[in-house]
Amino acid sequence: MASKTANATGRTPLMAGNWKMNLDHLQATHLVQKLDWTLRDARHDHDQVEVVVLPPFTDLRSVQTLVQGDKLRLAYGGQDLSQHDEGAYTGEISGAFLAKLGCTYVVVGHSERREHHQESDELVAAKVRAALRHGLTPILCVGEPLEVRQAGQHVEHVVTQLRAAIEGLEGEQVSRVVVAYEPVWAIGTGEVATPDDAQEVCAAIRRTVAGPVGDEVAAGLRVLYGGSVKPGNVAEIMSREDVDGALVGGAALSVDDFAAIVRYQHHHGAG
Ligand SMILES: O=C[C@H](O)COP(=O)(O)O
Repeated sequence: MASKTANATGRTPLMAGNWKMNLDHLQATHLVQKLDWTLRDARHDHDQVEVVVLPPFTDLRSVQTLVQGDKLRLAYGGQDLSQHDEGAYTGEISGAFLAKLGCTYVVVGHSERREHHQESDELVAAKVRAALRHGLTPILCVGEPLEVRQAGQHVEHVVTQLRAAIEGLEGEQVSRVVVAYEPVWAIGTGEVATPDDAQEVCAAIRRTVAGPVGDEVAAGLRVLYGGSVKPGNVAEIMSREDVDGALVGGAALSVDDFAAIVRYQHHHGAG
């Protein structure tokens, strides 16, 4: 029988499905119900692997109703938030509103927002602080574009993004952050980083955090890998020491694929 945490490090693995701009609230209701049934059928142990869905904002109320009403063991959250708490910011969503809807997570600094919405390191840092202010766990995304990887500068690039995002935070605040390493060239491309590539950068992320806030916080930090994670490659990626979970895009839109990713240990008989 496996222990409470499936990971020898004591960090509970986390599988987060980022739906991006897919599924309206009716489709969201259907997916969440089916995901719950599938995981129940498979007797998934939620203490061993935490499951999170990250739907579009307009789905969150429906997801909340299902999760809270039927006591589903799924956490949920937003894909972005404003750096501001309230006011004249048309189109923005406050972390306070997300918290009020029962969200526990929020994605911050996804590469699609950095690229299409010109989110700078400064803005990302402000959003991390906004999430923490409202008791949300930011899933802070970092990752290099292809040309940076080809130039061999990927670790430096990621470390710079990470330092900018957590600069000035107390250890207690950093302990409430999840970091997701998502190489931009591996997102939605089917081009997955090798498990060793993922391990190299996830270990560098942990070392970087240890600098300002100490080894204990760094040892407890959950670091996810994201970029073309599928049922067939997740177990090997998860076998690496510093990888504590996955931020899943495309495969999170299929209940069967996402459930298989959540239950990655079972495919290798280790659960
Ligand atoms: O947030 C999720 C990532 O961008 C990964 O997306 P993907 O699994 O479709 O490659």
